[in-house]
Amino acid sequence: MVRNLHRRHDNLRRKGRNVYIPVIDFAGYKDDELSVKQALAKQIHEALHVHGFMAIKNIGISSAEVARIFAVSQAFFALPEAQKLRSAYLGAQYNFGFQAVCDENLDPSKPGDIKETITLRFNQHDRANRFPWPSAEFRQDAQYFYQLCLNATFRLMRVLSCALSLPDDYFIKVHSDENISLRLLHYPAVAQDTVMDQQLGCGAHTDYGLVTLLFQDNAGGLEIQDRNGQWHDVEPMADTIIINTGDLMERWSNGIYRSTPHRVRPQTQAKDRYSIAFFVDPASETVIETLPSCISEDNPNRYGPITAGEHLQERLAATHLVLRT
Ligand SMILES: O=C(O)CCC(=O)C(=O)O
Ligand SMILES: [Fe+2]
Repeated sequence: MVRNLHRRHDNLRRKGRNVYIPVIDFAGYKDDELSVKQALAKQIHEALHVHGFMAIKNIGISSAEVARIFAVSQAFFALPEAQKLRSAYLGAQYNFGFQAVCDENLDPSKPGDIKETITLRFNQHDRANRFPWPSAEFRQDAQYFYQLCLNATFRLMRVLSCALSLPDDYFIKVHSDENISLRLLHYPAVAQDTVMDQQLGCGAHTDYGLVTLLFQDNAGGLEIQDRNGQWHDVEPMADTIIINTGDLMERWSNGIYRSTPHRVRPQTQAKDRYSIAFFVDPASETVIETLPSCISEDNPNRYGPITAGEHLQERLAATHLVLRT
């Protein structure tokens, strides 16, 4: 397995691709195959410790399904601004809706991000018909993809439980649909001379929850920061999902898994960029306490308990400049 990975790495390097993060293949995964889960757990543990990022293959979402949601995303962002604003962002409390270019600062110390997004959720507020969906068809397509992401996430959670010596369903139990969100992103092409000093497509930030699944098209621009402060490209790779650790996973794991800063360059090469993020955030009342398997003499407990709700609200409120309530 390790030799195959290295060979793959070499092949990709020869083609000039910068495969900075490990590629991990879920092809043999089954919920009740302990030996496969253990082998995956080893690779994931290493990847999340060293990089906080990895690229996953064959976790149960086909390239046709990914292509379909990208087509839905492109069609939505191509609509006139006034029509997109009928689904305008509802504020951090609901965390649903459309945000125009520069509405969000993922790095609050920098100018607004050159991206537009629509954040989608399927929790109790949605069921009460509070959310201004662009259309019933859009909602159906989004919900289908959301469910695929959730199924993939549950597989990953079982492997994470294995890596951290926890009961198989430990993470599954604390993730209801309350705070999980699907987000479509569009980074429009811009002329270099319109980009403000230090302005990015998406400012440097860490994600907030357990993990994020990220699907990117082939435009490029995503960068991650290593422990020495150096930035590295994460170039697009067909048929893989990028998965990264969020802040709450870093706390749970006592810093063993890194919540790694990442950012996206502005699209100054005359090509738009589309990406899709699936944020896996625990239910609000979940108390995040350092896991006993992550505390040792060398790594004493670094974090006090916090509820997921407190952390998520604080981070969301800090980064969403314009709340169109
Ligand atoms: O679009 C991307 O590639 C990254 C987006 C991201 O990091 C985020 O929305 O949290
Ligand atoms: Fe992010």
